[in-house]
Amino acid sequence: MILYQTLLQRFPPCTPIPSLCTFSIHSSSSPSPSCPSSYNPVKRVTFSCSLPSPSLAVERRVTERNEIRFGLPSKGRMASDTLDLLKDCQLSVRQVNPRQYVADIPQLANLEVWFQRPKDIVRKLLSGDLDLGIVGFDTVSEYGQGSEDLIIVHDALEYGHCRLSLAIPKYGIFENINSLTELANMPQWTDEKPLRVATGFTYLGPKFMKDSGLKHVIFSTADGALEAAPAMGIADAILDLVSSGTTLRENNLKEIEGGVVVQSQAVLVASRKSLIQREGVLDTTHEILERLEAHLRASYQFTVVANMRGNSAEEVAERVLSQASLSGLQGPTISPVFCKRNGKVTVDYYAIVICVPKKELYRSVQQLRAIGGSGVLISPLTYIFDEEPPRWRQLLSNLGL
Ligand SMILES: Nc1ncnc2c1ncn2[C@@H]1O[C@H](COP(=O)(O)OP(=O)(O)OP(=O)(O)O)[C@@H](O)[C@H]1O
Ligand SMILES: O=P(O)(O)OC[C@H]1O[C@H](OP(=O)(O)OP(=O)(O)O)[C@H](O)[C@@H]1O
Ligand SMILES: [Mg+2]
Repeated sequence: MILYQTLLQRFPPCTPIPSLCTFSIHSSSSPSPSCPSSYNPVKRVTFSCSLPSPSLAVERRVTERNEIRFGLPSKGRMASDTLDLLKDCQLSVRQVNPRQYVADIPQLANLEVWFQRPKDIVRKLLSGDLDLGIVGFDTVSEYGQGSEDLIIVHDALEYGHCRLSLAIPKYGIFENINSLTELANMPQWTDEKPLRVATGFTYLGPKFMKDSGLKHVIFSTADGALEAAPAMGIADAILDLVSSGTTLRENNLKEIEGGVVVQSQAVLVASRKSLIQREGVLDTTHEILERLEAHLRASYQFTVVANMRGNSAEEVAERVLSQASLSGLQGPTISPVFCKRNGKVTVDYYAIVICVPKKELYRSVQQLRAIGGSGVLISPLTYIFDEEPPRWRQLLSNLGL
C-alpha cells in the first residue's frame, strides 16, 4: 500500500507511467461512484528507472484508457455559453453538482466530460489526457504554440468573439501614433530603453513582435487588469483580448492599425493522435460536428411559407426563382393549395416553402410580395442536416483519411 501511495504521488492518475521493468499493484479499493473508471487505482502498472522519450509517453497515454474525454471550460465567460450550445445541439451535459469536474453527455456513449480551465484543456489535449475540447481560438494559439497535434474541427462556434490586440495610450508620446509601423518607427525605443509591453500572451506576444519586425521590445506579464499597466507606469503598451473595446476606452487606451494578433471565437479542437489512434474518437467527433453544423446553420435561417396565386407549380416556381433571395437551400418547395368551389376541388393557390438567411428576411418578404406572395409566415429553424458538412471532409483530408 505504501508503494502504491508513493507511486500515486509520483504519477498521479493522469500521468503516464514509464515502462521498462514490470510489476503489479493490487488494491482492494473500489472506484468511487463519481469517478470514471479510468481513475480506478486497481490496475496493472509498469515502472522504470529511466523516463521514456516524450513521444513514447504520449503513445502510452493514448492507449491507456478506453473512454473518450471531452474538455469543457470550468469557469469564466466561456463556461455557460458552451453548455448552452451543447444543449441546443441536443447534447446536454449531465453534471451532478457544479463543483464536480467530471460529467457526461447521455447522448454520447463512452464519453466523459471534464471541466477544466481553458488553458488546461489545451495543455491536456497536448499531453494526451483529453481527446476533444471547446475553448477560444486565442487559447489554442497561445498554449498550443502551433503544435501539429491540435486540429481545429470547427473554427466558428459563434460565441466568445474577441481579438488579441496591441493597445497604447491615447495621450503623451502616443497621441499621434495610430499604426504598428508608426509605433515601430518611434525614436524612443532603443536597446537600453525598449518598448515595454504587458501581456498574458507570452508565446503569441513575442512571436507577433518578431514577425512584425519590432526589435526593441520587452515583455512583462500579469494575470488580469492589464489595462492599468500604462497608467501605472509599468508598461508602454498592452497586448490583451478586446471585445467591445469598453475596457480600453475606459482606461484611455487605443488599438492601432496592424496591431491585431489573432481574431478569436470558440472552437472545437481535437488531438490528432486521439482522432487517429483512439477507438471511437473519430465517430464521436463526427456526431458532435454534424450536430453543431446542423444547429449553427439553422440559426442563420428562417423558414418562410407563403401563398401565391398561379396556374401551375412550374409557373409559380419560375416567378420565385426569378428573385435572388428566394432560391432557398436547394430551391423552393411548391405544393398546391386545394379548395372547394361550386362543389368542385380546385387549385388557385400554391404554397411555397423556402429557407431565407435571417439577414435577408425583410428583402425576401418584399420580393415575395413583388411576385404576388401573400399570407407570409415566418418560423425559426432548429436544425439543418444537409449533406456531409465540408468541415468533416476537411478534417478527414487533414488526417490523411
Ligand atoms: N472580453 C471578452 N469578450 C469575449 N470573449 C472573451 C473576452 N475575454 C475573453 N474572451 C474569451 O473567453 C476565453 C476565456 O476568458 P476568461 O476571461 O473567461 O478566462 P481567463 O481570463 O483567460 O481565465 P483565467 O481566469 O484563468 O485567467 C478567452 O480565452 C477568450 O477566448
Ligand atoms: O473589450 P471589452 O469588452 O471591454 O473586453 C476586454 C476585457 O475582457 C477581458 O477581461 P476579463 O473581463 O476576462 O477580466 P480578466 O482581466 O480578469 O481576465 C480582457 O482581458 C479585457 O480586459
Ligand atoms: Mg479574462
